[in-house]
Amino acid sequence: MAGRSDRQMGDERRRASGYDERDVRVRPNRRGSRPRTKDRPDHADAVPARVLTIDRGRITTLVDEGAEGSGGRGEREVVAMRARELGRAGIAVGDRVGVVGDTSGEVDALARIVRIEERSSVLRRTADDTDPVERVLVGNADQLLVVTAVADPAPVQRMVDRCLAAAYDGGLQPVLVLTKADLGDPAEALAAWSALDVPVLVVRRRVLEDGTRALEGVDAVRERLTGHESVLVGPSGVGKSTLVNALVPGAGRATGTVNENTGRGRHTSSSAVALSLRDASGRRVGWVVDTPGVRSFGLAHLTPERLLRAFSDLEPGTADCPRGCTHDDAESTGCALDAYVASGAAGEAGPARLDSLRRLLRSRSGEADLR
Ligand SMILES: Nc1nc2c(ncn2[C@@H]2O[C@H](COP(=O)(O)OP(=O)(O)OP(=O)(O)O)[C@@H](O)[C@H]2O)c(=O)[nH]1
Ligand SMILES: [Zn+2]
Repeated sequence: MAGRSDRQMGDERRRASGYDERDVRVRPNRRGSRPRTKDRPDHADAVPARVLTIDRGRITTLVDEGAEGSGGRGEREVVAMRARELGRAGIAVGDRVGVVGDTSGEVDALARIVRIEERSSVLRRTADDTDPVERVLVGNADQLLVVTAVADPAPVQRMVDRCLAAAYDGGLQPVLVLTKADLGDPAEALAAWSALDVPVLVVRRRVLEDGTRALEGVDAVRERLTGHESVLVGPSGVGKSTLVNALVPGAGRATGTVNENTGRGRHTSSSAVALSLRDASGRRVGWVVDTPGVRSFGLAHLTPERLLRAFSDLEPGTADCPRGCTHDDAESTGCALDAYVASGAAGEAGPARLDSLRRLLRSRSGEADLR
């Protein structure tokens, strides 16, 4: 059978490549001691891979990450389809998966994803509440960079808050990136979030004497991304692609004005894409997931308790709340946070913090804020 021989060929290549964590368990490079293929379930054969991008059914993965070599050995991109045995489980960019079949990475080679490893974090995208399938935008990221511009377009507070909520919900560290700081006062644009305990990075364009343009602040962004798997989100036109291209030379993210009606000029893929962040010597030092076309996040799973973890200054005030308090507002729920803040217990920033918490709580039911 074609599938079987593909798999055996994949095994050959994999053994030849020498390195595979999974092989270590099954005894590496000892052909004779391996159980025969027909006695093994598919997934015992599976090679670990990382999902880089998804284009309809075609899933591009990275196999043998970090391994050196060429021609079916070493790190390579392998296109795969989802295997039927995955059922309805969703595959997301950043997922660690197990692939079987032709993992050579050659043109026209096709592998199958038979397993999705448990995710360390989940950034959810909008889901219809009646849709039982979990919609995951990115798996396993540990940082969410929320990109917003000082001006052109002006910051949309609701959108930023919603992104922050998605980060807290998914277990990602949020970071605010303020772009186009050459167009206005960053402090003014940041006032709405000054009470939030969120790191802020500022990027601005400078026109040098010889007329060339340089993006200032990229080094600080790169530093923040080093050692992490980060996701960049932001509305259209804030300069996210410009930033990604500066961070990842050769990424070729389409920049410029986009016609909102035709979508012309927009990068064709509607999927997130995982890009390698490299240091000066070309060594991979992190992952950047760019997310074109993400308009909103599904925050239905975000509980008040979970969100409150990001508001440690307010949390003690909930001790006097009625049982099951949703903290939405004082009048309808009898929430104790208003009195707590009014007493000064949460400090000068208290009122702004409470306002922000309430906005985040309410944003759970909002939608399509990332325009
Ligand atoms: N003044 C100024 N303009 C910038 C800066 N960064 C990007 N731009 C410009 O802003 C416009 C939008 O930049 P993009 O990088 O395409 O923005 P984007 O967020 O990727 O938007 P989409 O491509 O629509 O998703 C372009 O014309 C850029 O040249 C900046 O720091 N300052
Ligand atoms: Zn309350």
